Amino acid sequence: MSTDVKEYDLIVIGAGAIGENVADRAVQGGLSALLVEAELVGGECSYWACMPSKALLRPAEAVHSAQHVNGAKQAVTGEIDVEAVLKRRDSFTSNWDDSGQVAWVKGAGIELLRGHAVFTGVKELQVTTPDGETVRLRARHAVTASTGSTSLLPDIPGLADARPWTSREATSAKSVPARLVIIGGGVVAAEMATAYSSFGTRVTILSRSKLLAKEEDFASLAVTESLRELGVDLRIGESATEVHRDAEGIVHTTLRDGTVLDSEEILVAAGRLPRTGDLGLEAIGLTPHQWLETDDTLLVLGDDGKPLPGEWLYATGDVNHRVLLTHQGKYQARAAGDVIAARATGQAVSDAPWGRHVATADHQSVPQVTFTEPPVASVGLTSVAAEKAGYRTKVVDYEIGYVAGASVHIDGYKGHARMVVDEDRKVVLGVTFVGPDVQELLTSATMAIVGEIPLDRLWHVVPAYPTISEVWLRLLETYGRDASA
Ligand SMILES: Cc1cc2nc3c(=O)[nH]c(=O)nc-3n(C[C@H](O)[C@H](O)[C@H](O)COP(=O)(O)OP(=O)(O)OC[C@H]3O[C@@H](n4cnc5c(N)ncnc54)[C@H](O)[C@@H]3O)c2cc1C
Ligand SMILES: NC(=O)c1ccc[n+]([C@@H]2O[C@H](COP(=O)([O-])OP(=O)(O)OC[C@H]3O[C@@H](n4cnc5c(N)ncnc54)[C@H](O)[C@@H]3O)[C@@H](O)[C@H]2O)c1
Repeated sequence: MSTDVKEYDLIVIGAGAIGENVADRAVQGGLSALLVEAELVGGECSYWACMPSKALLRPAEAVHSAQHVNGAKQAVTGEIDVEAVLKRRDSFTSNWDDSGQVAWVKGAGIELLRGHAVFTGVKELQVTTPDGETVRLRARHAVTASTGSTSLLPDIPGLADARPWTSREATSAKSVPARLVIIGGGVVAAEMATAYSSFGTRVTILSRSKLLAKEEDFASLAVTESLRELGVDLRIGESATEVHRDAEGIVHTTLRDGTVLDSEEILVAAGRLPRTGDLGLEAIGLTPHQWLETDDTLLVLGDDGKPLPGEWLYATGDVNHRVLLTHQGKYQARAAGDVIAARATGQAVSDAPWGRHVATADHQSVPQVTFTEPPVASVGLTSVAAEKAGYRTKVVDYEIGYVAGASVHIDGYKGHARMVVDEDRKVVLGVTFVGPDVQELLTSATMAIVGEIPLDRLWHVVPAYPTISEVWLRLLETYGRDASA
């Protein structure tokens, strides 16, 4: 072991999309920063989550669009070329080679150390490198934990021994199974069922709750119907009681009524756990395996609900459990990197709601797209969540297919939009769009919510004709101009 201690202003543990951005902002703010990464620089999103999953989904979406435009559909005569889809997916993951991201890190003036980091004390870490060396580190100002999350394996007898797929295997598979059982009914289950059924895999979903339970009911229903149309065997209110993989490699999944489902693979998509079990949290008075709760400047809170003494530890991205999405984690990273630099250099901190150094939007305006067929794009509060939060609301619904732009886009366009209005302030609290290509509408809804644009001003935001965006005008008309003021 080297006895030297290397010092940096900021040490970031985990070089996923979020850790990279914290370090980048801090360096731009004049600090020295070290990123420590145990696996691939770029993390889950680049290699086993967002990018490969969307690459698996996009070809079927493109075919589906063309098949629903008369004149174009005649040109689509073949089947999905699964091998080509997997090859294209490989190009997005750079064949699981992170040299491109390493080059970006170096170019950004960030130092990189490969290895596994553990806390040894306040602002102190020890890293075990891939060749077994240990390196001691000290942070002059701050440490950020950006260690992400990992798949939760439900406690089902036999499951762990059956070598189940997690989202990692599902997004990086080199061939597709003939049959796939999926445990879970959230975003991963819905997206992977959509992708694999498009490849010809016979998919069964076992979900305890309805699909996409946090979304508006109509969104959950649209995805449920579309998966059924794609041939997915949907068992809602169901889970496995036992799982066993036999000597031939076939997985046998037993259900409550004794039915046994046979499949080549079983995918567990039942939620996430924090990657804090092997981080040495006990050395700094925190509990291993816990999510790292933070305040809005991303400072980690202790059991007393206050930042740790010395205000030196931050947590960004999945590990803080605020929002498990890349774009929202990167938003936190921008706030955290900037506030770490500001605090270290004695500059003013802007930590009032919506200030430069806080992640206020995490509470009120989180956009998410579930890339199913049709996609679900939502931001802010659902009608149920708004009511639960005590708002006096009006819910406005509109069939997107009635919009001229939508009807030109896809023959017989089927889609639905819902806007939830705060009746006291006459501003938008939440919007959900379901329908082909609605994901591109989402930032307009996010702007309306974050900007708290009054409805009577939104009337002056004129959507171009004929685009699907005209759904905004239709939502306002349905709400009523007199009611908007
Ligand atoms: C299948 C799937 C699809 C998804 N699709 C989307 C999507 O389309 N859009 C979206 O916004 N979100 C999506 N998500 C969520 C998104 O992937 C995560 O929110 C995001 O990757 C979190 O980034 P992170 O940097 O916090 O963690 P990670 O990307 O997990 O990075 C953490 C890094 O820390 C490293 N690390 C951990 N512990 C240590 C240690 N002790 N020492 C050194 N290094 C360590 C890990 O090796 C890892 O590289 C998806 C998730 C899944 C599972
Ligand atoms: N497009 C995207 O933005 C995208 C895509 C994939 C994942 N993600 C993110 O990744 C995170 C993880 O996604 P996820 O789908 O794994 O988790 P999730 O929390 O969204 O869903 C988990 C689902 O599994 C069900 N479940 C749990 N235990 C079960 C059991 N024993 N049997 C049957 N069902 C069970 C739950 O009822 C729930 O429906 C999410 O927070 C999501 O935001 C985002």
